[in-house]
Amino acid sequence: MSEANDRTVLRIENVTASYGEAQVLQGVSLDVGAGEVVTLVGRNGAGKTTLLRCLMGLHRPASGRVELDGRDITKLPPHKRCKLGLGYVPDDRGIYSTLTVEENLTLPPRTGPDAWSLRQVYDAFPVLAERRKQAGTHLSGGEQQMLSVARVLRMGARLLLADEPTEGLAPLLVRQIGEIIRTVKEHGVTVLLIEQNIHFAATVADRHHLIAQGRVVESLDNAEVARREHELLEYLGI
Ligand SMILES: Nc1ncnc2c1ncn2[C@@H]1O[C@H](COP(=O)(O)OP(=O)(O)OP(=O)(O)O)[C@@H](O)[C@H]1O
Repeated sequence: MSEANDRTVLRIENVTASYGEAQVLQGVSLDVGAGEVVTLVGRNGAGKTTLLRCLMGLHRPASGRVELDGRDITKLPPHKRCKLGLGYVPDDRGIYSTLTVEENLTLPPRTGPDAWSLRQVYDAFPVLAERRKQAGTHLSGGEQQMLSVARVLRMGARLLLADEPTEGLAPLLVRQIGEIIRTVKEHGVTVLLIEQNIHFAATVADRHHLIAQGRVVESLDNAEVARREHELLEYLGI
């Protein structure tokens, strides 16, 4: 059970996963509570993306169990997970370059009872309203990330799985991502994100799981991250 929250939304129990002969997840277990922002931190190749892909149904675990609101979703295909409120923001953001912002937002079907209206999206992210007629690729990196997040909220996500949204972004844009995550949290959405920038992670998240060689090796709160920042940065090779 999550210590920080009395309602567990996502429960991951002993998940293992392989690519061919290579086992990359060695039995990951963790919980995420309703409305929490939780990060997965770890070196390149630790298995973070594979874990998110297992949660979204894009990679099948070899063993273990994934529960959403107490329901076993381990074997459900991705579209059924979408319907139950999972939303995946991949590291390439998945924006359609030839479509406008509004077309990017409205192309995917709205799947769940929590799907946001366009009005809600534009109220939460006014920049997207201003840019709604522009092609997705004319947006800055931070705005593209915003569009990618907004699109899954419009589809009905209430648990966002985000693969390193700050990767490759300049400090100003990283701050914008922080605003996006805070906005999402204020709307009651739960977030599990991969984040290498431990300093940034401590400003947006409630808890952090350090992943190494396919396992959760430590779980930290913000105070502990602040206290051990230098050691963690060195460990992550940043
Ligand atoms: N499609 C694939 N086929 C074979 N091996 C893969 C595949 N995808 C990832 N791997 C390997 O699995 C391991 C875990 O990769 P994963 O992408 O999950 O790690 P990560 O922690 O997200 O790191 P990164 O930030 O570099 O993506 C790595 O050794 C990687 O090379």
